[in-house]
Amino acid sequence: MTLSMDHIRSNGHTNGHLKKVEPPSSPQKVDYPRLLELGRELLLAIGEDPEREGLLETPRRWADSWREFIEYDPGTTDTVFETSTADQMVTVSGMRVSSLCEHHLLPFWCDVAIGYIADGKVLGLSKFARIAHQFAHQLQLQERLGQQIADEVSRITGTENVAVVLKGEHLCMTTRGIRTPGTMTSSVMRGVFRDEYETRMEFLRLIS
Ligand SMILES: Nc1nc2c(ncn2[C@@H]2O[C@H](COP(=O)(O)OP(=O)(O)OP(=O)(O)O)[C@@H](O)[C@H]2O)c(=O)[nH]1
Ligand SMILES: [Zn+2]
Repeated sequence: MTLSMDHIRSNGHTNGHLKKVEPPSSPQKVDYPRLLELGRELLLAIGEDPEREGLLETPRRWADSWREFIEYDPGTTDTVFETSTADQMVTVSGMRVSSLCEHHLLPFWCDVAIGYIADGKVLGLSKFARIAHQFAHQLQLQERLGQQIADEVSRITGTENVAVVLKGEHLCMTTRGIRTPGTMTSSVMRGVFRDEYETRMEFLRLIS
């Protein structure tokens, strides 16, 4: 799948109107017995002996870690408070989330910054991190993660004025393949964050 920045920036709003975004579906369930078998198969496939002492519990631990990742429950993410505030920019930054890249099934982590301008509803502070973790707990692309976080903040707060910046480090780039540490920065700018240079700059200053 090819994602251009134009595609990312245009998603979630059409002609200035908020596009209806469906709430995310509940977390997937893993097939735990199958994961246990696969864990053992994996050890065999790489030439290991699943009966050696150090590996006896490894298929179970491996299955557990997949279950923990896939069946992650973010808790309540949508507590909002009614307010007359319509002119404050709120930013929450430095939220580190871990995810798995969908190409290599290797971890990546991102520092997530979210900004929005409330229009009648403010979102509970802790909910930004809950939302970020919620979408990180699936096989991901960094760009899609940012897009889904923006969609969800927008859906819950009812405003299209949402911005999300992610700075990620991907183990599939740093520990294998090209083996080059580096930071990937991706951004989703919606509404006034996209349309107004000053607002975008203010957001970027506040999160830097
Ligand atoms: N844009 C984007 N690319 C990613 C992300 N995670 C991993 N990738 C990249 O996905 C690409 C997959 O490329 P392929 O050529 O199919 O796979 P590969 O042969 O393992 O590629 P190399 O990593 O270059 O060795 C690589 O360039 C990865 O760095 C992500 O979140 N966003
Ligand atoms: Zn990868």
